[in-house]
Amino acid sequence: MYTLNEFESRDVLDEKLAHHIADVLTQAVNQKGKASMAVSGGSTPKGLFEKLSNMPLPWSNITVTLADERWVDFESKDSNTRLVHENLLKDNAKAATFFHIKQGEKLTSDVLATLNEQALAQVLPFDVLILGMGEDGHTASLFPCSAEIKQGFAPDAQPLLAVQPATAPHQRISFSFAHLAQSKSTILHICGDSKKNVLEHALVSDDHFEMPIRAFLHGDAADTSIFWAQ
Ligand SMILES: O=C1O[C@H](COP(=O)(O)O)[C@@H](O)[C@H](O)[C@H]1O
Repeated sequence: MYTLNEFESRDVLDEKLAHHIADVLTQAVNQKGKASMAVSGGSTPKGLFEKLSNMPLPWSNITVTLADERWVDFESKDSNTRLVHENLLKDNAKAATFFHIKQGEKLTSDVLATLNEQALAQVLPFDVLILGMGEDGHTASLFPCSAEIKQGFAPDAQPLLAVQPATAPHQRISFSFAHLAQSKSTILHICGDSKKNVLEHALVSDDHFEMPIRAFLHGDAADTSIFWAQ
């Protein structure tokens, strides 16, 4: 299921989305004393992160993590962790806890097992999930071109899996669909005409192995609010 919210500019979208996220996180902290949020990387969320970082939220009770990460060092320009630290975890949001899904040098099965245990104890299920979408319809690092795509959609999947995309750089780590779909509030944040075209293509069929984002748009597994601006 989905609802589509369109905005006249990226700045207006970022402002509205930041307030929407703030409301959900505040409500979660009021109800259970803590909240968790998984954000996406890439180029789209920078402006949103800037707005969120200035909001007066109970950040010390909020844990932030990533829906997916490229297995690169923090110093790399492709590190989603670095993007989040430089653009979100500053000002008021500096008080938040960050759960690192990229830990250590190699993504071994032992590292994955430890991360899965920690994710279950510290962040899952997410109160807020902010997804992005690639031109190929990938979301998080559930890539249609990867050998691991079936594993990413297995109903009994572990929280995290290693992914090697055939058409994008870097080994990845990604939350699986089974765990992403349990998020209380799911947002798809996309901008520009080309992403709108990809979205329209995603809406015409429910084959999520061809376009993984479809799993968040069709059927009852997720209820996704799409935020789009030119
Ligand atoms: O590789 C990734 O790409 C997607 C989309 O990124 P964008 O630059 O087109 O906004 C992103 O959602 C994902 O987190 C990232 O690892």
